[in-house]
Amino acid sequence: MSAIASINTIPRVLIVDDNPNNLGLIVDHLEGHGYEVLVALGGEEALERMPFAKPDLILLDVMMPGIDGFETCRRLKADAETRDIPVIFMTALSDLDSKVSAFAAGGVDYVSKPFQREELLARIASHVVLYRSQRALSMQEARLRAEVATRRAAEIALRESEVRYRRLFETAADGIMVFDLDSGRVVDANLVCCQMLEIEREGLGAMSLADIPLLHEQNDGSEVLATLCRDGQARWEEWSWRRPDGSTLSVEVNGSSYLAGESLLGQCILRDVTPRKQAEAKIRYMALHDTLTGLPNRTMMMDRLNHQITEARRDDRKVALLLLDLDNFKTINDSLGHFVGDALLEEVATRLRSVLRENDVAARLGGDEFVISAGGLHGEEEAEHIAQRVLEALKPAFLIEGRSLNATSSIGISMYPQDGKEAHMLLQAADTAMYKAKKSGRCQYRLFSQDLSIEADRWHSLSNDLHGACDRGEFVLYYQPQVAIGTSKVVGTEALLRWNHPKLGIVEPSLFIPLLEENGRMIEVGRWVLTEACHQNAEWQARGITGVRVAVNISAQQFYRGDIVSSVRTALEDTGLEARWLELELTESLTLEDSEATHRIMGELKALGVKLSLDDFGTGWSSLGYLRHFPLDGIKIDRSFVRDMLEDQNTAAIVQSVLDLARQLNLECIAEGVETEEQLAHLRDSHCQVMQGYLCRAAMPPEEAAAFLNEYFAQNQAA
Ligand SMILES: Nc1nc2c(ncn2[C@@H]2O[C@@H]3COP(=O)(O)O[C@H]4[C@@H](O)[C@H](n5cnc6c(=O)[nH]c(N)nc65)O[C@@H]4COP(=O)(O)O[C@H]3[C@H]2O)c(=O)[nH]1
Repeated sequence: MSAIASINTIPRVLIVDDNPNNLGLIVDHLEGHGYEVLVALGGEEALERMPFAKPDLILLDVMMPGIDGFETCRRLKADAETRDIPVIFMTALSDLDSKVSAFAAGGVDYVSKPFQREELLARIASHVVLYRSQRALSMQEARLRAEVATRRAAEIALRESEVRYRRLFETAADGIMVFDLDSGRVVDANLVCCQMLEIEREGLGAMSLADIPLLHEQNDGSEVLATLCRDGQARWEEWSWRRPDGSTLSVEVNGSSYLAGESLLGQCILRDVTPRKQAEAKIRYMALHDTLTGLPNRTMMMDRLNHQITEARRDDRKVALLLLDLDNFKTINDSLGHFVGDALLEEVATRLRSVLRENDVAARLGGDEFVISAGGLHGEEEAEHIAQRVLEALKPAFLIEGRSLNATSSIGISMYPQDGKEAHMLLQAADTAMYKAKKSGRCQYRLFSQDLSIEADRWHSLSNDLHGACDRGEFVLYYQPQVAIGTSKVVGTEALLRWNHPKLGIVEPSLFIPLLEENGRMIEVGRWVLTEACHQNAEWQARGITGVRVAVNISAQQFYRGDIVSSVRTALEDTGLEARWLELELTESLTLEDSEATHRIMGELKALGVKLSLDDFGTGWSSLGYLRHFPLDGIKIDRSFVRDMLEDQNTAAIVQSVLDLARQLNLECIAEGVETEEQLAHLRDSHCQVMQGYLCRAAMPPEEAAAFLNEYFAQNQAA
């Protein structure tokens, strides 16, 4: 009965019989013996009730309307749910065939009506017990099978997850290490971690944190690691150490802990952040340095300067700020290209570094502007001394791409505290002093003074007034005659630019041409000069003043950046002047660069039919020899040579050799700035062909020049 009890405390019997009168006695009898009895009045009803009835035994009448007992039993046996429920047939039939049919239909037993109650009870009890114990067994077996299957599935899942997590652990880009937090024993570490910490994987099991040398380098790294894990917060710590190849490894360390059985384990993740650190360092470097020269940039320089000022204030010392600008850089950059320009700037930076004292700072502000700040000084003399050293360092020619280039510098100096208490004031004062140095000629330095500041203010207001001066028609051309020394004939005029300032009157070109060049407007004004000079000459020719060419100055900016060839062509076309009456005076510094660009442009200008001459000859550093390379028609000896040639024998010798060479090369020689009869006589004796200077006339406004030429022509015609 224990098996029965374990399934269902009260055994349940379903009686299927179409005659309820037969049932009353059996039901009472069974119920009296502890059975729960259900009744169905036919096969169909019995089958319908099966899913809910769930009997432990069925007493089945054979002869019933509808489907009989045999068929009902067959159907019960055909269904997996009811197949095992024992069926005892009850019938009045007592023939052998019926009994055989009953067993064939799946019955377990057979009782004949009228029943022997005790027999019926005994049969029912034995089958119910058998059925119940079988059911209990199969249920237990099913449970066991399910348990085994669940365990097996759990094992498989565990194995799969182990494989998955091991793979994650092994292939993680970060280093992962697990260790016992109490003993420090290393439990596991992936390959990346071993490589980072430079430990062998094989010996891991016997290792503790204290055995890892690299952790000691981190200021008791094993302790830090343990604390990090114990803290339990995912906190990142930054470490860096030197690798055997000398490079630096930067690592972020994160720790956490967890209980595994009895052990408290620490788990740390080591992330290699070297590339990020390097990128950050690079960004920081780039933010503070000039990428071309590697010198500090403006931001860093201002920072250092502020620092030097603070120290000087504390120690009662001075700070000097030297602002440098290369005298010839724009021309070199324009004519030889940016590649050469950049290489020159790099070389200049190297030379500047070589003259610095330990605490001086050299920086590049941009373009060809450099700055040096020197702290801890006692007086201006020390600043001047640095300036002299810089000028000396930059003096020797630079050898770049097989070319020898000169790039001297002009330096403006300002001093803390007298010229400014703050960095930006010092920079402004040095800038003003540098302008002065530039105006005084190449390779100079100037200290700032208040007078300079006033001059600089004037300079700036002039610069403002220049805006739109061309459009307002404030420019005029003056003309200075050029006279053949042998015949006294006027062979040309030089067009010289003047600015008719509304308040200041006529302003000399030395005051405003540098300003025009600085803001790139010389190109536009130069075009106007070309057209105006051609127009004037064409008009004079129309008035009978013939055979007199006009010379126009061309600046480096116009030559290289202003599309000079098309400007000249347009000026000639617009004014109708024949090209042979136009001469272009190119400054020596411009042609100094024996570049492909210079040759090409000169060739194209020559092809137009204009004359080319070299202005200010002798003021550059070039050798006379390079004259041969260019398609020139003439050279102009600079007025400084003419001025000194009678007093200084060396100058006289230079003038003589220039004249000799010009003759050999079939170049016309014009002497500029001739002021005295003695100078003229000397030039005549030296076979100079043409003179220009106050001795004949200074540059004149157009009407005066026209009157001069008219008078000259009238006299000449009369002669
Ligand atoms: N001491 C002295 N000086 C004399 C004598 N005879 C002439 N001069 C001056 O010498 C300068 C000659 O012009 P430059 O060498 O081409 O030098 C010119 C030229 O480089 C530049 N310049 C003038 N006009 C133009 C122009 O239209 N375009 C460009 N790009 N530059 C110009 O400005 C410079 C200065 O021009 P200016 O002031 O007109 O100065 C002129 C002229 O007035 C003399 O006997 N003694």
